[in-house]
Amino acid sequence: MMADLLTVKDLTKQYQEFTLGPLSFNVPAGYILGMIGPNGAGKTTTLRLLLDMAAPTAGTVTLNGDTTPAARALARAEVGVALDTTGFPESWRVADVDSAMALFLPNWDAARFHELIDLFGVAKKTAYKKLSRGTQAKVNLAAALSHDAKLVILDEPAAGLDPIARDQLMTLLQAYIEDGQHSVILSSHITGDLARIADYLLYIVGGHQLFFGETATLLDRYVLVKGGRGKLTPELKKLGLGLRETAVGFSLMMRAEAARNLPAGLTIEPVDLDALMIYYGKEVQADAQ
Ligand SMILES: Nc1ncnc2c1ncn2[C@@H]1O[C@H](COP(=O)(O)OP(=O)(O)OP(=O)(O)O)[C@@H](O)[C@H]1O
Repeated sequence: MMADLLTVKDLTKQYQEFTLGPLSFNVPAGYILGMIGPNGAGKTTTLRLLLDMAAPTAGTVTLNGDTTPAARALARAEVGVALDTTGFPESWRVADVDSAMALFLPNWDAARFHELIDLFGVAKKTAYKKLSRGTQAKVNLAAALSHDAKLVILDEPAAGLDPIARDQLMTLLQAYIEDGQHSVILSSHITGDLARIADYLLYIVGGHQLFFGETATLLDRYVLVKGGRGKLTPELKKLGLGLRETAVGFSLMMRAEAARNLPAGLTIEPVDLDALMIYYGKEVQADAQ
């Protein structure tokens, strides 16, 4: 049986004006979990709960077999993290990051760190605060990926990266899990990246878990039916879960099986994650649960 590096069960966090969860999902060793959801959905809060940076109202987080926060704290040396709020002291240069991480992390791999710093083209003599936002993110990512962490947790790692660096990162993450011993959890609004590398998706909207499962399962569930204006009949509309109309035509999302016997003259296209999120009206939300 595939071992889970992380298991989350009925995890809930209640803030005064926001409730997250209950969330239940797991990450087996050797897989990438992508977290998607609109702004304010609860993605960062979920990652903070996983890292014991916030206390859950209810539910359990099991990291590498350890369920109590104290035991998880020990297991945390096995977790590589790059969050929005992580960073390094302003005056530090790459060499300072290297020596500090070497002090704290038993598996720190300085050679790997410098390799990634070079790959990302980070200026080594420049103080952290003087690096651009994207370059700071590259230093954070290089550090998170250089201590053989079993689980790497990244909050919107691609947000400040240019397309070349983003592509490099996605390739690195895929290589990172290849040995079947490591896993990655990342949140991102760049859905194309997630469709490319995430084996599993956790989809959260307004604190509610709408979907957890294989990426392909979610994408295969729906299609986009497109046609000219005159083709949009009331019967067709009834089958739809989300409709977009333009001056010349329409685009209607529906469950794949509902699109099997459509009238001629319509085109059926696969749905992508962006379309899924954009079209995700209340009906689809209910449908996905
Ligand atoms: N410490 C806190 N106290 C009260 N409310 C909080 C706290 N932290 C987060 N929240 C609330 O939790 C909700 C979810 O926020 P979160 O940052 O997790 O969303 P997100 O999915 O990461 O959004 P984005 O895509 O915009 O980064 C927000 O309504 C936020 O105001």
